[in-house]
This record gives sequence, structure tokens and C-alpha cells, in this order.
Amino acid sequence: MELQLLFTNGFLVSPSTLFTALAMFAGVLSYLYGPYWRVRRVPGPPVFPLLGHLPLLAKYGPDVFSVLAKQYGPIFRFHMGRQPLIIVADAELCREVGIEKFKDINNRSIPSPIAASPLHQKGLFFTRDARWSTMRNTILSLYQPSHLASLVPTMQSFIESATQKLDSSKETEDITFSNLSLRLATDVIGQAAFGVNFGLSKLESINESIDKIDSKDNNDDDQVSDFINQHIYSTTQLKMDLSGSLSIILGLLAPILQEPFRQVLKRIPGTMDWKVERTNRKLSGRLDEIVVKRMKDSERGSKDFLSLIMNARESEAVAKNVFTQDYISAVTYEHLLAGSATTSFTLSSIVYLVAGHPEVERKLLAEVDGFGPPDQMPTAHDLQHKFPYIDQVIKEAMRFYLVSPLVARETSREVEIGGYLLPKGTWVWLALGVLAKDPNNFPEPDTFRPERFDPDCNEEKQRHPYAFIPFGIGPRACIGQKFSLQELKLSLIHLYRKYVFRHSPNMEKPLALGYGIVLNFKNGVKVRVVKR
Ligand code: HEM
Repeated sequence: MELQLLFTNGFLVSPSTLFTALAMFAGVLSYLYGPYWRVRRVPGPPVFPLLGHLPLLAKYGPDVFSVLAKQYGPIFRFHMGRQPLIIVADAELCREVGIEKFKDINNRSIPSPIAASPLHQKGLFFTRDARWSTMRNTILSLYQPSHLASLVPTMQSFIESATQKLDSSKETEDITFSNLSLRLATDVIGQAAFGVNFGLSKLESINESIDKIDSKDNNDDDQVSDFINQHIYSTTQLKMDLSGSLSIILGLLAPILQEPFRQVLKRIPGTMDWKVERTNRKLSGRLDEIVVKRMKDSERGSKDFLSLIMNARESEAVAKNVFTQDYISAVTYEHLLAGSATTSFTLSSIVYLVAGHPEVERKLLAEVDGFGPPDQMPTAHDLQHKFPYIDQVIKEAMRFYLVSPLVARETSREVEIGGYLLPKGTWVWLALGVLAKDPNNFPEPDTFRPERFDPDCNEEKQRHPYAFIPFGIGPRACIGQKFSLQELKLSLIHLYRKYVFRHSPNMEKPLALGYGIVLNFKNGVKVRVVKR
């Protein structure tokens, strides 16, 4: 009898109970620490139980990876809660991951904010393997230069109407330029993706429209602004830190709990999961309606992305199997998502940075004024060849405030990177933001100097070819790069022909950044408009 019972803290416990408890404890430990164990040889800071390195993210914000790269070198571990990320912070290693070893690292890892949002998973960004390559090839064929060139007049007319209000603004009045640019970019991509004029540029304020979504007087008849409200809400809730919904936080700490908890929480009115679920359901419903309607439309034409993709689906057998209705909705929606926040952030940062650098502003204005009469609309060819200084300003602003400082990838088999053998399923993230501030490639990295991108200057000639990759790298790089550059250049030319901008005294210095799926300005970019 004494042999069968053990005395623990005053309680008698049978060996089988003790064994079960120990096995459970070992199970929990191996669940929590298994992912770490597989990549433990890669250097990294000490790990906080459960939280991983999230406290470091809270302490340093988006700069955390630069801080760690200085300490641990070009490849290191960073734990997003339980999940280790292998951060690659070196141009040559990024080339290795993104190009040379692409066939072994061809998919993206799915972070918990996306895992909590089925709507976001069926776009090009997160689809995998053969489905991804079929989707990508079909979509690429829609981005022919001639199609992009044909979008210039549409882009121009949206830019003109979105910025019309600036004419009546007083020089003492604050304009939140980041709101204006988000409305503009969403309208442009809405038209290009869906062939729908959201008319968002005419709304009073984007913040008001976000607030509206939770209020009772949300007018269901106003389909366009309702749709866009859903979009903005859904997008702004995709948080990468501990400020997201409870299920997203659980996904960071113990992913196994994320889905069961999401299923429960989404049924409890008032929780963030409930709101996100309700929004995503409405958004999917609205998208499906648009898609079904367009599918039936035999005279849909070929102006917008949605129609083009449907035409491709009808003419190619492979595309038909891959682009089922749900994937068409997702990929079209993804365009709205990927094309709005990124381009708008970049436009706002350019206006902010130019306002703070009078010499850059002077050269920019000289180039814009030298192009031709104020009403001469540039062609796609003009945009590519006649604005070399604007090219440099855009590049330098994108380097200075990199909208997407991390690019997520995942190994699909065992692969060696930077001397470390990484098992299948390892999350490998490219730290584009660290590269962009590396003094070896960008001397005085915290100085805004567009001339460093002058093709004739030594700095540009000596730089590693993959040191500046704001649109990513290799076969999985951004598909909308040319689209957004065309939009950015047209916007800048139009704006600086008519106005210059000054920082508002009511704006914090330095600008506070928020860390969602892409970078954003926490309190917006506030400027004052001076008519030229
Ligand atoms: C300033 C604007 C933009 C920036 C900085 C940007 C940046 C990026 C980056 C860094 C990636 C990941 C690339 C990689 O893994 O190597 C990406 C992917 C992607 N971007 Fe963009 N983007 C911008 C605008 C756009 C626009 C306008 C669209 C749509 C019209 C778009 C659609 C996409 C899509 C669909 C992917 C996924 C590609 C794939 O996985 O095959 N982006 N973007």
C-alpha cells in the first residue's frame, strides 16, 4: 500500500495520477517550447515565458529589429508569443531567401491576426504552392504596361476631385493629410479593382466613417460608404501586437486556443471578436453580391480588375478551377486592402518629409514646373522618364518610413540559411526595415536625402542591389508596385503644381507610428496648405 501512494504536499496521490499530471505538464511544455527547440541554435535574446519577445516590441516599437540586429547579427530569433520568427536582416541573405532558395521558401506564414480572419486568407498574399502560382500568373497578365497606362486618366480624375477641397482651405487651418490620402487611394483602387466609384473622397472624415460603423444610425441604404466602413474597420483591427482582439492575443500566446476561443467570443455581443466577425461577414456578403452580379453580366467589359479576372477565368481552364467565387472575392478585396493603406501611407510620408526639407521642395517644384503647362496631364511614358527627381524623393521617403518593414515567408522543406539549418515550417521573415536603415548601404541613415538615389552618385553605385526592397523580393514581390508608383507620381505632380505644405504646429514631433499589418501614423499627418 505504501508503495502505491506518494505523499505530496499533504495529499496522497496514486502513481498513475502523478504520471498523468507529469505527462500533461510535459505535453504543455513541449507545445510551448517545441517551436523554440527546433530553431534554438539561431541566436536571440532571452525569451519571456508565453510572451516571447513581445515586451521588447512594446519597449522599442518598430525599431526593435534594428536594435536586435545590432546585438545578434544578420540572422536572429524573435518570438512573437510562442512562435519563433527567424529574422533575416541582411541584403545578401534576403537575396538568398527571396530568390536563390525561393523554391524551398515559397509560401508565407500566416500570423494570428490573419488566422483570425478567414476573409483575408484566400487572397494572393496567403495562398500557397500550386494555387498561388496559378493565381499569380493569371493576375500578372492583367498588369500589362498598356493596361496600367490606360488607367492614367481615371487616376488623374480621382486625384483632382480628392484634392479639390484643398483649394478652399485656409493657411491657418489644419488638414489631416493622411486622411485625405487614404480616401484618395481607396477611391482609386476601388475604381481599378471593382469598377466602383466609392465616392469616399467626398465624405467629411474617414475617422467619422470608422466611428459610424458601431453607431445605431449607420444608414444601411448607403451601400457604398457602408462597404467602405466595413473595409476600414476590418483592416484597422488587424493588429500585430497585444492590442488586437482576445482571440488574436491568444493566437500569439497559444495558437491552439485561438480558433476555439474565436468561435465562442464571436457569439458574445460587444466583444472585439464579435465586431470583427460581424464586419467580415457583412463585407464578404457585399463582395459576393458584387461578384455574382458581375459574373452574370455578359457585357462586363475589361476596365477593372474584377472583370479582367472573370474574363481570364472564362478563357482559361486552369484559372476556372482556381478562381472559384470565394477566391475571386478575396483577391479583389485584397487589392482594395493592399492598394489603399500602403500607397496612402507613402503619399503622406512624402508630403510630410518634403515639408520639412525646403531644398528638396525647391528641386521638386523645379522639376514639376519644368514639365509643361499646368493642365498638361503626364502620360505613363512621361511618368516613367521625365521625373527623375520625383523618383528619388519617392524612394528616399519609402526608405525613411518603410510601410511594410517585415515580409513573411515560411520554409516548405528543411533549408540552410546563413549557416543555420532550418526545419520545414520555420517562419522566416525578411526585415526590410532594418536593411533600409543600414549605415553600410545608407550612410547617415536617419537623414532624409533623396540624392542618395541619384543613379550617378557613388552611394547608389556602391550599394548592394537588394539593400532597398520596399516592395519585397523575387517571385513573391509586390504585384501592385507599378500601379502604386504610377498613382504616387501622378498625385505628387498634381499636388505640387498647385500647393506646397507646411507642418502644423499641432502635430507631435517626431511623428508617432502605429504597428498594424502595415505601418501607419498614429495621430495622422497634419499640414497647412499654401496655394502656389
Ligand atoms: C506603396 C505601396 C506598396 C507597398 C510598399 C507594397 C509592399 C508590398 C510588400 C513588401 C509585399 C510582400 C512582398 C514579398 O513577399 O516579397 C507586397 C505584396 C503584395 N502586394 Fe503590395 N505594396 C504596395 C502597393 C500594392 C498595391 C497598390 C497592390 C494592388 C494593386 C498590392 C498588392 C500586393 C499583393 C497582391 C501582394 C502579394 C503578392 C504575392 O504574394 O504573390 N500592393 N506588397
